[in-house]
Amino acid sequence: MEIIRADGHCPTPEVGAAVTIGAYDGVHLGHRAVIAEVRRRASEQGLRSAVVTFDRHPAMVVRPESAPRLLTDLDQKLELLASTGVDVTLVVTFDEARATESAEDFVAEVIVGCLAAEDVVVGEDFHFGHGRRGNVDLLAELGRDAGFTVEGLGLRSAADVGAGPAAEPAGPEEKVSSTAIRAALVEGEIERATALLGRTHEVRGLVTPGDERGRELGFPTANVAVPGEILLPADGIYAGWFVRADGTVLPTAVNLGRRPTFYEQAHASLLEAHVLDFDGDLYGERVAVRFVRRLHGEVKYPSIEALVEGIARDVDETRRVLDL
Ligand SMILES: Cc1cc2nc3c(=O)[nH]c(=O)nc-3n(C[C@H](O)[C@H](O)[C@H](O)COP(=O)(O)O)c2cc1C
Ligand SMILES: Nc1ncnc2c1ncn2[C@@H]1O[C@H](COP(=O)(O)OP(=O)(O)OP(=O)(O)O)[C@@H](O)[C@H]1O
Repeated sequence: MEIIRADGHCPTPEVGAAVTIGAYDGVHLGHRAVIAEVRRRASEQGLRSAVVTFDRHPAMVVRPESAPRLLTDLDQKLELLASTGVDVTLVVTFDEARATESAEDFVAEVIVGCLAAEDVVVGEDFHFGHGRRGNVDLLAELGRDAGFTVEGLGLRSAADVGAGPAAEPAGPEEKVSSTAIRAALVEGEIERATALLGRTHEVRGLVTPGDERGRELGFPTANVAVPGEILLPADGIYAGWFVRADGTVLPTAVNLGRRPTFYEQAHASLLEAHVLDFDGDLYGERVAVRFVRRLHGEVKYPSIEALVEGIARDVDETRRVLDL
C-alpha cells in the first residue's frame, strides 16, 4: 500500500481512483465492507483504490472537550488499512486550517487534486468539511462538476458483517460503527467489540517500571503505558495476548485498574500484564496487549494471601479462555 501525506501539495496522479473518505478509527468490519466495495469498483474500471483518512481524529480539533478515545493510533490504522489490500492511503493533516476549509475546497484539493477521483464511495451518513456541512448529496453535486460519481452505501449492520450472536446485547440490527465499538469496550463487552471489529482490540505502549510488588507476589507484571488518547476497556481482569516488539505473541493475564487491595483511591488506572510462563526483562520495550475476555471486575482482597490466590485463579482461567 502506498501512503501519501497531504499537507499542502501532493504529486499529480497518473491514474484515476475509486476513493472512500473517513476517520476509519479501528478499521472495523463496516469499514472493511466499504473498502471491499471500493476495491471491487476500482478493479472493474481500471482505477486505483484509495482511502482518504486523517492524521488525527477530526473531533480532536473540532471539539476537543468531547473527542472520543481512539481504537487505533495512526500506525495501527495504516497497518490495518494495508491489510485490506487497498492500493493507496492518503493521510490528510487535520489541523485548524483543515477544520475551517469548505467542503468545496477539500474536494478540489484532496479528492481531485491528490487522487484524481473518478468514483467516490462513502456510507450514507457521511459528513465532511466545515461544520459537517458536506454530505452525500453535496459530494454528488461537486462530483458532477469535477467528473466523479458518488455512491452512498447503506450502513452495514452486525448481521450484515456476520458478527453473529457475540454482537449481542445490542442485536443484529445495530449498525457497525467506531462509536458502537467504543461503547462496548467501555462496558467491558469485549466479545461484542471483537465481533464488530473482526479482530481483538489492541493497545500499544512502552513497558515502564512499576513498584516491583508483582514479583514479590509471585506474579511479575509489565506496566504498559498507553497514550491518553487511546481507548482502554472497562477496569477489570482480562485474559489476552501480549505482543512483544519482535512480534512474538504470548498469553497474558491482565489487570487494568486501580489495585484497590493496596490503594484507597488511585488517581488513574494502570495496565499491568502478567505474561504467562515468562521470565525476562521487558522494560523499555514497545509492546501490545490484545483483550480477549473480561474475567471479572477488580476486587479489594482482604489480605495479600487472598490476592495471590485470586491472581492464581485468574491465571488458570486465562489458560482455559485461551485454550492453552
Ligand atoms: C491477573 C491479575 C489480577 C489482579 N487482580 C487484582 C485485584 O483484583 N485487586 C487488586 O487490588 N490488585 C490486583 N492485581 C494487581 C496486583 O495488586 C499488582 O499486580 C501488584 O500490585 C503489583 O504492582 P506493581 O506492578 O506496581 O509492582 C492483579 C494483578 C494481576 C496480574
Ligand atoms: N457500518 C457501515 N456500513 C457502511 N459504511 C460505513 C459503516 N461505518 C462507516 N461507514 C463509512 O465508512 C467511512 C468511514 O466512516 P467513519 O470512520 O466516520 O465510521 P464510523 O464507524 O461510522 O465512525 P463513528 O462511529 O465515529 O461515526 C464513511 O464513509 C462512513 O460513512
